[in-house]
Amino acid sequence: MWQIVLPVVVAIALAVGAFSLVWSEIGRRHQERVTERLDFAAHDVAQQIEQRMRAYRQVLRGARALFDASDEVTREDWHAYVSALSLQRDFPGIQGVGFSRFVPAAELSAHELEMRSTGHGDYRVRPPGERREFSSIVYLEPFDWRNQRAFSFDMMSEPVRREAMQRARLSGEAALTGKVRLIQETDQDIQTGVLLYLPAYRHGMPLDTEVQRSDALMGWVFSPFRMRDLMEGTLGRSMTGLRMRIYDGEGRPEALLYDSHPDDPERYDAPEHRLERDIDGRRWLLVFEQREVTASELDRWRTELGLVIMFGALLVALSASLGIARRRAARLAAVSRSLARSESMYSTLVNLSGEGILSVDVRQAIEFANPALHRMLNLDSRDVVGLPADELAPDGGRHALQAMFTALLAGETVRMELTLKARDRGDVTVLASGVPRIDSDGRVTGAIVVMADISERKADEARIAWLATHDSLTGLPNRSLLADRLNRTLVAARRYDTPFCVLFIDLDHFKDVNDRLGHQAGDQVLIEASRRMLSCLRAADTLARHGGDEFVALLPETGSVDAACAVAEKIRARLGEPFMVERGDAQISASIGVVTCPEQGEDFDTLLARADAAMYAAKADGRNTIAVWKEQDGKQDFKDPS
Ligand SMILES: Nc1nc2c(ncn2[C@@H]2O[C@H](COP(=O)(O)OP(=O)(O)OP(=O)(O)O)[C@@H](O)[C@H]2O)c(=O)[nH]1
Repeated sequence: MWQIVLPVVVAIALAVGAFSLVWSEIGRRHQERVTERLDFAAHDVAQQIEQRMRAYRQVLRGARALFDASDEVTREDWHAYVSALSLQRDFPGIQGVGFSRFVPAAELSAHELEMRSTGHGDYRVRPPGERREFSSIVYLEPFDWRNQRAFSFDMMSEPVRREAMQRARLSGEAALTGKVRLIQETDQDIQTGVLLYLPAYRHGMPLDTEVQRSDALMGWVFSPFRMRDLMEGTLGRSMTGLRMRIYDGEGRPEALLYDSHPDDPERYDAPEHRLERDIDGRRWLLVFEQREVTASELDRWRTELGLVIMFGALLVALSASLGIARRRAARLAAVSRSLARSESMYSTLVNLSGEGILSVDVRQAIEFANPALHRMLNLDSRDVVGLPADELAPDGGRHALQAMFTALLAGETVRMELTLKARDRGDVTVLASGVPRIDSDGRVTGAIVVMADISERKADEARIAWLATHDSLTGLPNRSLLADRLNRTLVAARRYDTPFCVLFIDLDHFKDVNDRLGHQAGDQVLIEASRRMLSCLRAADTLARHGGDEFVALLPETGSVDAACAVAEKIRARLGEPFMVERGDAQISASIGVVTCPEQGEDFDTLLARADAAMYAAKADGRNTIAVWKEQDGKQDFKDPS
């Protein structure tokens, strides 16, 4: 697990590290760009404002030149001059160009009289009141309704204006006021105002010192400005991404002259740039603020961020897939090692197995046989591979082998005994256990059969079975097998009404043979006697050793007493012939009892008991003779067949 997790964790850490580095770099660059933009825009705007104010100054200088040329400038002269300036078109923002006459208190009445005499019947300098010095707006062009509101207004009566007027008067230079409310303002669309004054001196007066300039003062050429009109006229309405505020002096709210976006919420984290400019004696503070990220800025920012995220994701994905690939490779290596181990183990097991192992394909052709199978069938591998599997069976056993493989290839498991042929060695009985070979798609691709050689076990079983039913010395059926055969014969006799006979044969004085020649010789006599008796019988007859020197012959096809006695006589005669054994000659005889079925008994015990009784009768009759059992008046009667 760590093979995958570790590289991924490292990759994520690297990606996060790279991300934060690039993020901060992007942030820094973004900040730089904003600062650059602000800086550039601020200087650009400040320059435009300065240029525009210079132009206005120039307008005032032009107007003042009228007084330089002549002491008497008429209203018409003034009108002609200002009209020629095309203020609305070339100097947007300027409210007008005016002239305010300086009137010492001593000259106020004369001034008012003079003005009344020029057509302004109710002319009075406003506001009324006692003052040391007065001023009065006598010309203000264009003389429209708004500017007419300022006519005859004493601007010196108002401290902000007075300060600028005084500054202009003493310096001889243009002087700008602080923040004022223009007289021209109505109740609607009120804007902050400033005024620019340029002093006009009486012709020919010395103007070198402040005192001289103060004494020579005739009035002020001036222009009132509404700040928003002035700035929009100067800068247009293009400042969408920037907010500009102009303060007179420090950046206090009450000193605010202009705000390009007054409805914007206050932002304390926004990047801003401050510039101070000296505008005709007033220190203007220009504060520029980034309003919003521009679309292209945002796009670039998003692209850079996207690239960083993509790079990080790629790094993580790459590491994860590398980790997975490494883990897979390791697992594959482990699997192939384990496969190699198990293949070697299974191949060893298969080769060392004492049982034959056979693999066949779907055509029942042999693909593989292990060494044990080769040994079992006395074959070598070249003889086997490719052979049809049924060729391993002897001619008579092919069908069984084919049936087994048909069942296996149909997907069944099989366990059965089979007979195979071993080269130059006869048949081999095997216990075959087979399973079909099935691939991953569930198709049968062949079969594997394990074969245990059970030939010996089968032989042992057969021998045990034989011993259970036969006499080991003579090889004749024993009493148990005799009983079985006699009972079968009884069933057949009843069904087909076919009589049969039983002979009970006992050797005479056999003990003497043993005593004289020894037990082994006695055995040889017993074996030879059996052979001789068998030679007297038909294939359908059974000769069984009943025990010791007693034998029973079952004659199913011999239905009459006479025929049975004839067989008995043949046996008696054959047994009477001398026996040649290792330790000398032996001479024996036999006493034979005869019974017929169903006449003299209808069950095994009765028949055998009566044959035995007849045999004893023969013994009693002097031995080496035959007696037939017969029941008469409830008594046994033995008849000598001779
Ligand atoms: N060698 C040998 N002797 C056996 C075998 N089975 C039984 N005997 C002997 O067979 C003899 C049978 O004896 P008996 O049936 O009593 O008597 P007999 O000597 O045959 O005399 P009678 O039957 O009266 O004619 C015994 O001595 C047994 O020991 C055997 O398998 N081999």
